[in-house]
Amino acid sequence: MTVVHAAFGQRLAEAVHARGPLCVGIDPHPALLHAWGLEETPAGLERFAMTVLEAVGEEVAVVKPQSAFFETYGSRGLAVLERVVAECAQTGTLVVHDVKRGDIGSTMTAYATAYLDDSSPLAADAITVSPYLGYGSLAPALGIAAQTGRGVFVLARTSNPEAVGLQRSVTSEGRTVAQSIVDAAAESNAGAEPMGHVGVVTGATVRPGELDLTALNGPVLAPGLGAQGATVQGLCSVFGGMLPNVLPAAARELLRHGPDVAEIRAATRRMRADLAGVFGQ
Ligand SMILES: O=C(O)c1cc(=O)[nH]c(=O)n1[C@@H]1O[C@H](COP(=O)(O)O)[C@@H](O)[C@H]1O
Repeated sequence: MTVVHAAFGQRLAEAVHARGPLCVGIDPHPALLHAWGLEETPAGLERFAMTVLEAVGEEVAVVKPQSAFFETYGSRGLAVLERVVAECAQTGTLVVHDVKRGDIGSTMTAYATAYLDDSSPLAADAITVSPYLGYGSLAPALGIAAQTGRGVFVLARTSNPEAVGLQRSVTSEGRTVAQSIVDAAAESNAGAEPMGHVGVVTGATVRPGELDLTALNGPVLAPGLGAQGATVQGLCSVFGGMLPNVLPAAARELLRHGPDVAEIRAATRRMRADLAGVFGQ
């Protein structure tokens, strides 16, 4: 393992400064492949992913391929995911692999090696992880990410309606489960500048004021724009003063404009402009 990159917080801040905070999800749903006139094959998958990158690769700071849609095609799907990583390295676009991994510590080391170590062809700039086995079980991922200049985004308060019962339940310490994850991430990021490498995932769909993110000192990945009902304007009330740390994410809302590259790009630019109005960039 070698250190080849600057710290993730630094790289992310620079990318967002240059291109704005929008994160485009690369989610090759079967329905989208059909709508784009593509077959549900590795070749169709590759065409889809490369079209998205052609449209937005130089437009946005971050893309987030949803691993499940690539894994569906087995090793050939993973080869496409590797190509996404390689292409993004050419355009300076950060890649967050949406893999939502989480396991006991020793297994977590293997996941972290697969997605965050320089030796892996799948290594992205960051991954999503699930803290259901306990925040501490994620330590290998946090450690390898820190050593290699990469990041992790820990699920805290997800956008799906089923999340409420678990994530809003109150722990013996009197905080919600979601808040306890945010607080643990804040501890991991303490003292880092301009921010730490441990982000949290909080749906753009959540109620305003549900989480206190003020001590996080890390990025907030906020999926849910468009297809799940969240709006650019609503980000202000949900995230308030934490907006500068937020990476709003949209997949279907932008991908439905395909397969025409110019139309996907135009929709992305419109969303970027709307976000700039709200973020004041
Ligand atoms: O980790 C994520 O990215 C994620 C967390 C969450 O709380 N909600 C959520 O929708 N996501 C992912 O974000 C994407 C949302 O896609 P769209 O609803 O099409 O914009 C999907 O790939 C989801 O798996």
